[in-house]
Amino acid sequence: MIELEDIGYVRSGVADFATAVHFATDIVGLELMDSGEPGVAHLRSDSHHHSLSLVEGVSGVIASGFTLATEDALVAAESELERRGFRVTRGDEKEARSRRVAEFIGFDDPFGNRIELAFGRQTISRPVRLSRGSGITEFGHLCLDAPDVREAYRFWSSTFNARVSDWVGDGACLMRIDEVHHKIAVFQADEPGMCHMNFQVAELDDVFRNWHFLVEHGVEIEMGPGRHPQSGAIFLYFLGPENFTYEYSFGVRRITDEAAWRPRFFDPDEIGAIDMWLGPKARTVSQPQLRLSDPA
Ligand SMILES: O=C/C=C/C(C(=O)O)=C(/O)C(=O)O
Ligand SMILES: [Fe+2]
Repeated sequence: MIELEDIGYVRSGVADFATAVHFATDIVGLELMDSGEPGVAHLRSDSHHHSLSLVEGVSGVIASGFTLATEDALVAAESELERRGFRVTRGDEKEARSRRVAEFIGFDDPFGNRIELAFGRQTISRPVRLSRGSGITEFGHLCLDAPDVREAYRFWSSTFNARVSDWVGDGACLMRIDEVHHKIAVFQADEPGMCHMNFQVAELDDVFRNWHFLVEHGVEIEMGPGRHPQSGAIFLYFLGPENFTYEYSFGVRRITDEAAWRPRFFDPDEIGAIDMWLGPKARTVSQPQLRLSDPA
């Protein structure tokens, strides 16, 4: 069993670099760090150097990064994954530098999502300078796509310390690796990919201020503002360039009594199953409501 310490970063390829960076900064509000690498933009949201890297090139997610607590844990994880039949590669110095980690390994999960495990992630002491007042406080969770969500749960819970917090039918599994209700989610989709990347905001008002700001700037709102009955968080999903879905949310549940928590099963056909406020998509029946963007 590999002990994930935390979520670390998302690395995503973008064909139109300038547009994607403009959106991540001036619209989402992330801070642009000086990467020192042409064609790579590091976006900061919290005490770490960055949570999102945009890399000029082929459009689409490159990897989802998680941190391990020690170098020994990384070495052990490498052997453990190889023992389980995964082809593991070790990042070289330049690649580790670009991720602002000391060392990392990478492998494809059983569904084709590239996962990276790192240790020695860089912390920045000075406060974050958000590009606009979006109220972002931290990288909250990442959501991956997989064709079989139960199978994905078996993978995450048997390979890592991920525990299910709640299910939404066979369409979504929300998993925790610490007290936060979920830091990893898997949504059902035909292909692997990044369903969305979540940023927590400081207060409820930020969700609504951001909503008005996004609408004013012509950004496509995919769902929300609404409230998820699972984590209790008030959410807003919106679409960035190149089909990258961002989520702001506030008020995620913390599971402090680990022994007492029992995962709940929500029926996606039931009204309000993913939005207690019954916003537009919450009123459509059946699982497609879990698909945030319409298939191309
Ligand atoms: O489909 C349900 C989604 C639930 C939540 C939540 O409870 O906060 C998410 O954030 C999500 O994974 O988008
Ligand atoms: Fe989410």
